[in-house]
Amino acid sequence: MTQPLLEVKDLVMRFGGLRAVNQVSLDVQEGQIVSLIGPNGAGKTTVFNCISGFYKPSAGEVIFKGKPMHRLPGHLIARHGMVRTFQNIRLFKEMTVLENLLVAQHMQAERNLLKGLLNLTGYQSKEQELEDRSAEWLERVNLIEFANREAGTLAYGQQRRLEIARCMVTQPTLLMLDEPAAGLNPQETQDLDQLIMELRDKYKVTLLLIEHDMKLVMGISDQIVVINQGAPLAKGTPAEILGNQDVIKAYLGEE
Ligand SMILES: Nc1ncnc2c1ncn2[C@@H]1O[C@H](COP(=O)(O)OP(=O)(O)OP(=O)(O)O)[C@@H](O)[C@H]1O
Repeated sequence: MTQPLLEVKDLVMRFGGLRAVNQVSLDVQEGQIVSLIGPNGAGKTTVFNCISGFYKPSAGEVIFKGKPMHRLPGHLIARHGMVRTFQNIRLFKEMTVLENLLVAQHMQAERNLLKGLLNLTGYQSKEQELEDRSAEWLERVNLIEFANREAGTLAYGQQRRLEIARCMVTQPTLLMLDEPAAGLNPQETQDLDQLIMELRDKYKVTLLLIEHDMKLVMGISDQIVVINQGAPLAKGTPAEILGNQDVIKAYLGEE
């Protein structure tokens, strides 16, 4: 098997006396959709926060494209091509929909800003490129007609789609989605299902998600990683996970 795109090795995260994450290891192969599941409070978001640099792990390693990430801050990890959404939507709510996409790309490309300013023609064509890419993604997530609306005035499901578009304009290799279906109605969840598969199949993005909607998870995941009380419980295909007695017990709250 080729080297995984993302390798998480023996990750530990302590908050005072609490080990929120305890020796979690997982691999994400390029081109796959991998879901991280587990009961409430299992430590899923904490794992995400450690991988994406929002927390500095107490121990363990995060290797992305063969390079260690676990000592880097989040914005530098994002520049390596690993971007994420949050459980609680974090858009710039007073900016327009389009501005949200432009700012995301500027933040990603900050290192080229000086070069851009010194070369006005190059800068203008670069800006055009960013606008074109924004429009392409607004079309894809059905938000083009709202391009000049303040992001905070969009309906909840639309804000969720905008968050994904905001990640995609930065052209990530790995997209991490924290509970993307939370708060969506059945039609929106079905559209999300299609979008996630298209991101993998058409845009060649690798995905790691946290999701509670089991129908969605079982339908789209290539691999599932289950954690319980901070510790790894099971890994496998949807069929393997569905038949795993330990997983069933954890979800039913049995000993
Ligand atoms: N910043 C923090 N400080 C202290 N404790 C924290 C912090 N973040 C998370 N925890 C604790 O770590 C444990 C795991 O929380 P986490 O949010 O990672 O779980 P989760 O699996 O994502 O839960 P949910 O599915 O409900 O979102 C919980 O006991 C939580 O209270």
